[in-house]
Amino acid sequence: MATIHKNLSEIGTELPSAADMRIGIVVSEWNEQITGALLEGAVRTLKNAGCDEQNIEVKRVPGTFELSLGAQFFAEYTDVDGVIVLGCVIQGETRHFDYVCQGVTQGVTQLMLSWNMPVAFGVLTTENLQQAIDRAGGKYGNKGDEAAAAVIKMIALQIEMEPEETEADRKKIN
Ligand SMILES: Nc1c(NC[C@H](O)[C@H](O)[C@H](O)CO)[nH]c(=O)[nH]c1=O
Ligand SMILES: CC(=O)[C@@H](O)COP(=O)(O)O
Repeated sequence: MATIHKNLSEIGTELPSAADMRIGIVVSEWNEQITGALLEGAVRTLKNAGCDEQNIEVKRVPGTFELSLGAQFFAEYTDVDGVIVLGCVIQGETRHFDYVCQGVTQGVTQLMLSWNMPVAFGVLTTENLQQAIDRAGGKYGNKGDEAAAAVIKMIALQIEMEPEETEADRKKIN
């Protein structure tokens, strides 16, 4: 269903508690007017779900194309439970838009599957600035809210489904 028929900020179901979750957020500096609004929405949703501000770590990258590597830095170098990537790609005169969108989509998908870690895709890919404004806190809600809700739900699902640590596993770690 197209976004124009729904509101991105209407999460629908009640979210699981994020009280014990550690979340990394990677934000693109390109179109900062938009990505800043997406960040506000994502942090608001995380906090409303009980996530402590000290468990939310925000890092910025030059553009949407770098979001995948920024998310991988979180996976490799930190102990976050999940990551939210936030970007805004707006169609220009050339096909660069296509390649940026393809790159981040493939990169984020490959990352979350290879690291077995929830990564929420909070990337707007629009024809013009107005469409981005409408989806970053405008008439269609905020994609940052949607992305935060998705990462919370996926972390909760992973906790529900992952096998209990065995004593042997614990001994291995220690
Ligand atoms: N045109 C947009 C870009 N372009 C920059 C790329 O994301 C990347 O940083 C550059 O190609 C260097 O590797 N980025 C956006 O986030 N949004 C755009 O509209
Ligand atoms: C998505 C982009 O990289 C794009 O905004 C750049 O604009 P252009 O295609 O006109 O160079």
